[in-house]
Amino acid sequence: MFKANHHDQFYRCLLFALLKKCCKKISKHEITGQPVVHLSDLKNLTFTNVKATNNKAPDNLKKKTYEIRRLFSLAKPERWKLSGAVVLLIISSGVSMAVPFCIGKVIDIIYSPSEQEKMKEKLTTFCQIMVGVFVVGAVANFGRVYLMSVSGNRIINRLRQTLFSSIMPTGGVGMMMYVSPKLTGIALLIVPPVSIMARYYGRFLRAITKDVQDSLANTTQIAEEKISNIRTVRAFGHETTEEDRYNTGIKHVLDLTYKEALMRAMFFGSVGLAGNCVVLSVFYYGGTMMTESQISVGDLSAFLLYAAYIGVSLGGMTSFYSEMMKGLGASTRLWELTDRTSSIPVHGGLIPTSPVIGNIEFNDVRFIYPSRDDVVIFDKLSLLVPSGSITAVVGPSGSGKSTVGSLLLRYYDPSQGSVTLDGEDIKKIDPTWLRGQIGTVSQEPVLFSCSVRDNIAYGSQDPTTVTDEEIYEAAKKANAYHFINSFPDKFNTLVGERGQTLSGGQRQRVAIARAILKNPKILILDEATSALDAESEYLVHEALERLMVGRTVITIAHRLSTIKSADQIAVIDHGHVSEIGSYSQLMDIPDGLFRKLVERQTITVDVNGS
Ligand SMILES: Nc1ncnc2c1ncn2[C@@H]1O[C@H](COP(=O)(O)OP(=O)(O)OP(=O)(O)O)[C@@H](O)[C@H]1O
Repeated sequence: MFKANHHDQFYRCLLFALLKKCCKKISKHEITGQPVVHLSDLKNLTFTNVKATNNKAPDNLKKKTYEIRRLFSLAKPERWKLSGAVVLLIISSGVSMAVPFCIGKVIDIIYSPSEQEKMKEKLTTFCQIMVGVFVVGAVANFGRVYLMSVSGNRIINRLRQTLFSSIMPTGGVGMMMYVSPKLTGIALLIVPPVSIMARYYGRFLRAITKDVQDSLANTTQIAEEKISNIRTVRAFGHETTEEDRYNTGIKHVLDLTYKEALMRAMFFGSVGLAGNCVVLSVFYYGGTMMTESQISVGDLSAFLLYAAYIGVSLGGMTSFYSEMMKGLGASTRLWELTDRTSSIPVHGGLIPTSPVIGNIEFNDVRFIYPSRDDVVIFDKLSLLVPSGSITAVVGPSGSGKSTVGSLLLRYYDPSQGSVTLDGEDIKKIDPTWLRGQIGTVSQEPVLFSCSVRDNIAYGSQDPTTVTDEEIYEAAKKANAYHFINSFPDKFNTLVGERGQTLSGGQRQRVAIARAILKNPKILILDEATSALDAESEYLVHEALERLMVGRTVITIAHRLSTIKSADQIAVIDHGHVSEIGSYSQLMDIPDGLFRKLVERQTITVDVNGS
């Protein structure tokens, strides 16, 4: 009697320990499942002239399978290590699967009515065999863990968990069937309700993860934009409004995560409840079967241990499933963005071997911005910019002056017609090479948050090879040398974000020094002096005069008085060049647009200047 009680107690403790371990494992999985991808930065990118690649996912039906395959394809480089690990995993899982069976057998041997001496002998032989089996299992386990660890990426890690979690239930159910098909039938009652719940929960999780990513991206965008333009926000006194907008965004994200937490709790709670009901049913029917001698105490013990094993694995699987759904939700958005490729490649195409002459021609160009396809910017725009000349592009605001520069730099391609450089369509030319031949100085030049020296050196193909002498030379030509040297840190002065610690005129001259160092054959000056005071304008103008020598220049001008010396002036209106000629030629056209623009500007200057 004492012996029987002792064994019962041992068995109960063992079972309890196993179930406790199973519960711990499940909750550990639950708390670690956080979204892995943060898309806020990507969302902030604007894509111009982009199109989806051929790498398209098939429509709806196959889309999910496609995405799962794609997620797993990330593990492809590790496939050999992974295959080895799977083989070892099968061996070690097989050994693990044998454990409950052996415990069942040991219990049956202990409970068998044979003599004490015979039982001892049987137990010894059995345990000797099992030690051998366990050693094999331990070696396989060692190899598996090692191979999985050296593969070390997150997907592999998850894959390992899935494999482990799916081999155990499959083997476990097989063994349960072997021990008692009837009890197995009862245990498997859990499968249909859990599958249905998992299906809906998975769908919900996927959708909400995508929403969370999108909301986070929007909120980050608000924060980034407003913080980097804090002066404007201050000037308009909108600090509180912006703070409220950000808080609303963050609250929305929080609400979504609460919603997710609620669904997660409901799902895991329901699965847990279903699992417990099944365990209770198995206990009840198992006990009844035992009293009717349909099953031995050892077999019932083994059966319950298998059920506990499966519980642990299913816990891992559910957690993996929810992580995978979250991963799919996040990656769908990520892939949407990464699958987009620019129709204008970064590299590729002709690299002319002969030196650039600098003849530019716009031939019957038709252009519409991809993001605003109902507005035709250019229609049959033709313009010849001869090598070494200065061409001023003028026209009413919004007529497309800056767009001329964008087309030449190939930020966009015309929908019809062509832009040629020395007779070659720029579509055929390597874009990086092409941009290497063009220097730009704009009204609001962008400087980077580094030293003045580094900003100037940025003009060179390889900034690391630029010498101090070259930097000083460029700064002198750009009328920047003196003001830079007046700073305590001279050329090492940090210019702050977007060069905000420099004045407009200083920024402009640093940008000119950068363009001088680039030494391009073609120059685009986009309203380069329009925002400056008279003193700065004079210095910048002088620097630009030096910069323009020997280059083909397209200057986009606001102040028409500054372009008197241009070789030709092209007036853009209603999508094409409406007038072209020298300053005096255009002023001689009685009802000409240029003349009207000049007169209007003169009156404005007079009124403002008086
Ligand atoms: N990235 C863009 N996407 C959509 N539309 C754009 C884009 N850039 C400019 N536009 C539109 O194209 C038209 C021409 O713009 P562009 O900047 O070339 O004119 P502009 O003559 O230089 O104007 P301004 O003299 O006022 O600087 C404008 O109506 C403008 O709103």
